[in-house]
Amino acid sequence: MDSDPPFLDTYKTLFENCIGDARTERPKDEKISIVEECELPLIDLSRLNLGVLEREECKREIAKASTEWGFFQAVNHGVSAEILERMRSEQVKVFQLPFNKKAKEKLLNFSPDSYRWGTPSATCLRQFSWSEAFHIPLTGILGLGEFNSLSSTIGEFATTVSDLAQRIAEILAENLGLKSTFFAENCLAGTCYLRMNRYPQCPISSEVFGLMPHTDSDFLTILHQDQVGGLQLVKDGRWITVKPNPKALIINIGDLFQAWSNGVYKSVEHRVTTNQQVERFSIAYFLCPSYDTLIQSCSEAPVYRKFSFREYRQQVQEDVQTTGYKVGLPRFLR
Ligand SMILES: C=C1C[C@]23C[C@@]1(O)CC[C@H]2[C@@]12CC[C@H](O)[C@@](C)(C(=O)O1)[C@H]2[C@@H]3C(=O)O
Ligand SMILES: O=C(O)CCC(=O)C(=O)O
Ligand SMILES: [Fe+2]
Repeated sequence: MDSDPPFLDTYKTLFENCIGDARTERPKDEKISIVEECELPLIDLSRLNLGVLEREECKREIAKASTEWGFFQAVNHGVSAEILERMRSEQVKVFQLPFNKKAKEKLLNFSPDSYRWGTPSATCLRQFSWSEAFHIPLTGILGLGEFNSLSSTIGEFATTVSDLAQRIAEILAENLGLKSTFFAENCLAGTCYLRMNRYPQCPISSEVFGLMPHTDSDFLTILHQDQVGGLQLVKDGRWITVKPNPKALIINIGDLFQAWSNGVYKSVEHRVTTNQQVERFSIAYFLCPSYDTLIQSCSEAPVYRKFSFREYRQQVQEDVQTTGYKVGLPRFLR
């Protein structure tokens, strides 16, 4: 029997044609099995509630990690272990539903295309992601109230994580001497979204990605992963593996912050590997503005031209559809 979702049947030709084929295999330097494990900068956010010296030191660390790594892990982040665990168990329950239910039925009032699996646009293995996901625009969820345990848990989770995202974004803006109310004004709860990811065991090859290399198209992302591991990111031109920390949330800079900060904060490429033995779960909160929001570099000599978030998303989607790859910010260089 094929797995759920049915990757092997649906993407049969892609796997047959690409695996072991020297012409389409990833170059040797991109082999995903030989990557060093690393601790991300670890930042204790409880210091934001202490005296001025501790608070300023913590803010400096956030700005430094966002500039040098584009990624950090935060502990004492204010999102309780209880809500993280409850969210995870709701997420596991949803993914356990039979494939037909996930693909055909409108769960809650997630929009019909909120369930995604595999990569329909992939023409070769490196464009493929062996994972399933629910993309959940928060507009649809936050008005539902106590609709059921999934929607109320998502609502509670999104509300606390959104507070954290706003605080981090404000700190990063202040560090650049910019207006920190920008995020409260433009990234309302309803324009942000959640992505619940499941990476099933992959029986075919460790060369298959769980999630293909990408940068996030938002201001910043807050990620809650489990203990399986598999997240990798580029640091100083090399791929490194992130060591999971059960107490930490991972925070990374997205393309919009890189553009807005005129390249000071880095939107770094990351990917997820597959695992033959165990499935992996993660959930990501994306801090996004409304589609009309203009993203303008904060400099007299802007690296990127001004663009709206709508224009950015459309361009990313168009590139993925036509070439299989996201081009992202380089399209908007001046
Ligand atoms: C096939 C793709 C969809 C995606 C861009 C990509 O080329 C690779 C990863 C995908 C992802 C994952 C994180 C975000 O949800 C997203 C918006 C992003 O920036 O990269 C999506 C992209 C998408 O759904 O368009
Ligand atoms: O699952 C992960 O660790 C990363 C997920 C991710 O990068 C994303 O959803 O954009
Ligand atoms: Fe991502």
